[in-house]
Parts: sequence; C-alpha cells; structure tokens
Amino acid sequence: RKIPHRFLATSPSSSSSSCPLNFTNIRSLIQKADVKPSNNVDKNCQYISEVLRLVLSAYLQSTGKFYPPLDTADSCWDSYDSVVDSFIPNFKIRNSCGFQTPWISEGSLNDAISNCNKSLEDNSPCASCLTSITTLQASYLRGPFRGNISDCTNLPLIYAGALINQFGPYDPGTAKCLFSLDFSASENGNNWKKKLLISLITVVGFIGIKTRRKPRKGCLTGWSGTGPNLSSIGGSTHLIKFNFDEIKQATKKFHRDNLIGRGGYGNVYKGVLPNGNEIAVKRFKNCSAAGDLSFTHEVEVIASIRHVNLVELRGYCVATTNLEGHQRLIVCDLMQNGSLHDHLYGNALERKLSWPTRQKML
Ligand SMILES: Nc1ncnc2c1ncn2[C@@H]1O[C@H](COP(=O)(O)OP(=O)(O)OP(=O)(O)O)[C@@H](O)[C@H]1O
Repeated sequence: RKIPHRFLATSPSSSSSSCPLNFTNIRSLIQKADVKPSNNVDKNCQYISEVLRLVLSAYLQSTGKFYPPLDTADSCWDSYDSVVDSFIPNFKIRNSCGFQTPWISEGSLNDAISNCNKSLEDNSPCASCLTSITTLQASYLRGPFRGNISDCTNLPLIYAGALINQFGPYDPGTAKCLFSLDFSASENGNNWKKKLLISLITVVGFIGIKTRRKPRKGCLTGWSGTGPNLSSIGGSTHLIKFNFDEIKQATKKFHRDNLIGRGGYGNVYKGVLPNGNEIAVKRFKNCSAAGDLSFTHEVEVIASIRHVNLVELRGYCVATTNLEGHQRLIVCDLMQNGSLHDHLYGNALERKLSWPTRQKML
C-alpha cells in the first residue's frame, strides 16, 4: 500500500551512504522488554513510528539535526528493518507500512528545504517558503494516522526528548511520556494496550488545550496538535463546507444591519440559511490561501469538541473571489442573547447582567 508523498522532489537515492542513526540502544531496549507484535499491522506500524521518533530524538541530541541526509535513507531503513526483525520476523517496514524511503531522512522535507533555504527577504520567496511549510504541516495533520513517519507535528516531541528534557530520549520516563514507549519488561503483556491508552490521553489532553484556548481561528494558524492519533479526529465531524455565495446570501452580503460583533480577527454577522436556521458567521480578515489546510483541520478539531455550554460549530468556508479576495469564515449557531462575554462585560446595557448575577456566575 502506497501513501502518496508529494514532497518528494528527488527520487530516493539508491546509492546508500551508511546510516548515521544509532539503533543500538533501541535494539537492546526492545529485546530486554521482550516486545510482542500485535496482530494488527496498523498498530505495529504505529509502534515502529514511535520508536523511530525516539531514535530521531537521540540523533537530534547528538548532531543538532532532526533528520539524516537523504542519501542515507535506504541504509537507515535496512538498519531499522533488522531491529524490527527481532520482534516481528521478516517484517519489511516500508512495504508493510507504506512508508516511503525518504521519510526517514530529510528527504521528507524536500519541498520546504528547496523553498526556505534562500534569502527570504522579498515577499515572493517568503510566501513560497511559508506556503511549503504550511502545506507540509497541513498534509501531516490530514494524512492517515501513520502518515509520514517523520511528520512535522511530532517535531516538538522529538525536540523535547532531545534538547529540553535533561534525561534525554532513552530515559524510561521520557520514552514513555513523549513517545508512548513503555520498555518495562515486566509489563510487556500489556504494552500495546498501554500504548493505546497513552495515545488516547494525548488526544484528550490536546482537546482539553483546544477548549481552554480561545477558539479563534485567525488567518494565520500556528502549530497545532500532537500525538499519533490526531488525524483520527479529522473527518469524524459533520461540518458543512459552505460555499461563499451561500454565506453571502444568508448574511445579505454581510450587510451592516447583520453585524453583531467584532473580534480581533474579524467581524461576526448573523444570517439565516435557506432552511430557516439562524447562524453567526465569523469572517476573518486579512486572509491568504497559505494555511487553508491547517485552518480547515483546526476547524474540524474544534468541531469535534461538543459541550452543552459551548456554541456548536456548524461549518466553514474557504474561498477566493475576484471581488472579495481570499475568504475564511466559520459558521456557528446563533446565540440569540449574545455571548457570555456580552453578558458579563458587554456595552449593551440591556444584555449586561446585574452585579449579583455576575458574581454568581463567576
Ligand atoms: N454564535 C454567536 N452568536 C451570537 N453572537 C455571537 C456569536 N459569536 C460571536 N458573537 C458576537 O460577536 C462578538 C465577537 O465574537 P468573536 O468570537 O469574534 O470574539 P473574540 O473571541 O473577541 O474574537 P477574536 O477571537 O477574533 O479576538 C461576540 O462578543 C458576540 O457579541
């Protein structure tokens, strides 16, 4: 099974320089822990990805680089195959998991490297660099869970293991916390279940962060997400992808009578859909197409968070028109009585709650 890899600007090198990744420690850890394979190929591949992140973290720690050079990719896979062979005999990682050769090396960043390794002073190279970085990030966020094993959403974990945590990536606590790898031999029977649990905790933690974070999806999206299961959130929601004309119609071309609020990132308009549903539309200002994929993914993540006290996110719209330029909008249920913020601090006197009521709410 092949996973398309659009960042492969050059074909994988067949001339193999020797692999600078050091698999010695991880080999003995895996052997000591007597790790048992799962019957599920996906789980094996996920485990293999996590082990590789730990090895990459150790590589970063010793060299200051996230990935080895592209021409070492083949030999790195061979070395890793031989490690994996000790717990899953005859398992060829690339074939079985759909991992492509460059993914173990800086070949996975080819597009970004060619666009960003130059003077970024002028707008055009700067835009190309940012676009390739955002596309790279978005493709990893939206890809299959195993995606690109060197996926950039995990770079902060690799970095934390290498250069932030004083004990380093091989420390049992670090390996367990950052890479979901439990090498304690006595518990090997439950390793896979534990790993799954840790992955789940990562995702729940991530959702927690998102809820605490103000859900404002500005035109520039930052790094978001962590953990191997993040992409499973995407696609699980029932967001409507509106087209721009539908929203224009619903808001009467963003008529000022429909303007119900202003935020730092854009105005909020009320509107009515053809089925009679009343909506609030946040129209982000100063948008460019770069980062659209991150934006839509983040919208999906936010939509997956449901709570009685949170207004429901119904959909979004990303469009470019000749007249209005690039547009990003999110569509929520309309809160007839305004937001909690309006009631606590709003200027509209009729909405503002009395002082004792506000105290009670806080
Ligand atoms: N779903 C909604 N229903 C009714 N009114 C809303 C809704 N969403 C926002 N508003 C109104 O629009 C105002 C601005 O909302 P917005 O989400 O843009 O605020 P913000 O979080 O301060 O913005 P930003 O994240 O851009 O800084 C709110 O204070 C509220 O009056």
